[in-house]
Amino acid sequence: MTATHDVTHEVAGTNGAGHGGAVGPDALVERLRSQATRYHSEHDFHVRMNAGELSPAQIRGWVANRFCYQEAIPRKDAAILGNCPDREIRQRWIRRITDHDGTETTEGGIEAWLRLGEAVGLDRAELLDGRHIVPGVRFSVDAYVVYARTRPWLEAVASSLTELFAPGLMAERLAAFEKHYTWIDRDGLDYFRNRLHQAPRDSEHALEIVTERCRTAEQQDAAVAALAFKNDVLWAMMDAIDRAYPA
Ligand SMILES: O=C(O)c1cc(C(=O)O)c2c(n1)C(=O)C(=O)c1cc(C(=O)O)[nH]c1-2
Repeated sequence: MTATHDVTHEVAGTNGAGHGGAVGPDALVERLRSQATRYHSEHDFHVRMNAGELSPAQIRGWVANRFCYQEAIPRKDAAILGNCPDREIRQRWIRRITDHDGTETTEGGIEAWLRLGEAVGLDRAELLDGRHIVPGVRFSVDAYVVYARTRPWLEAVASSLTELFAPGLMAERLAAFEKHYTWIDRDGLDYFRNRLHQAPRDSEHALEIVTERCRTAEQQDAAVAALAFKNDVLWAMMDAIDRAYPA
């Protein structure tokens, strides 16, 4: 397992150079899925996390910094809604916001992440005031929100497709936490349990939109590039966290 990002491969695969013309939906899905090799599950920090090798301080650093991402996701999705002229798509996409923010009667992902924080020994105020957020995480997360605001909405939808790769990592992480980090209360892991069914539902919808609407070679290349951009956002976050919390 390597922590080195294969930039050469990424550029050749994302700018569409030499790729040829448009492909059918199945081949497009294949092209998108092939980016799994660049997903942050391959980052050394995640590899060590799932092998049970991280210290409590490293786990806490990761949880505190990832909160920055969790807080930004609904704002990112609101930006997509704001740019998307299609009512049917908005009807389904809006669910992502309440999944994270919650409603008057349901707890959302942000609340669940705050409980994860408490379970690892971080009080809510510590997460909410952002005191642990390192610059690389702040700027990476910001780049994702700005991307969704400023790029065509279809590209922003495609950038969410890292969630195609998330359930495998989430299942592995849940098992690893239960096995190796027994100092963490299991109830604190609800966030990951919820994502196990939310992420496949969300990525299925996003994939449906992208395969239906990205028909030309240019649109397909743009979708692949959007997913590569998002992989870079996640990777840059992990690099920043890894550096801030050494073994
Ligand atoms: O813990 C992870 O590895 C992970 C990865 C990702 C992802 O792949 O972007 C998301 C999440 N978690 C997550 O919890 C989440 O709500 C989420 C939303 C999105 C998105 O781009 O819309 N990605 C992710």
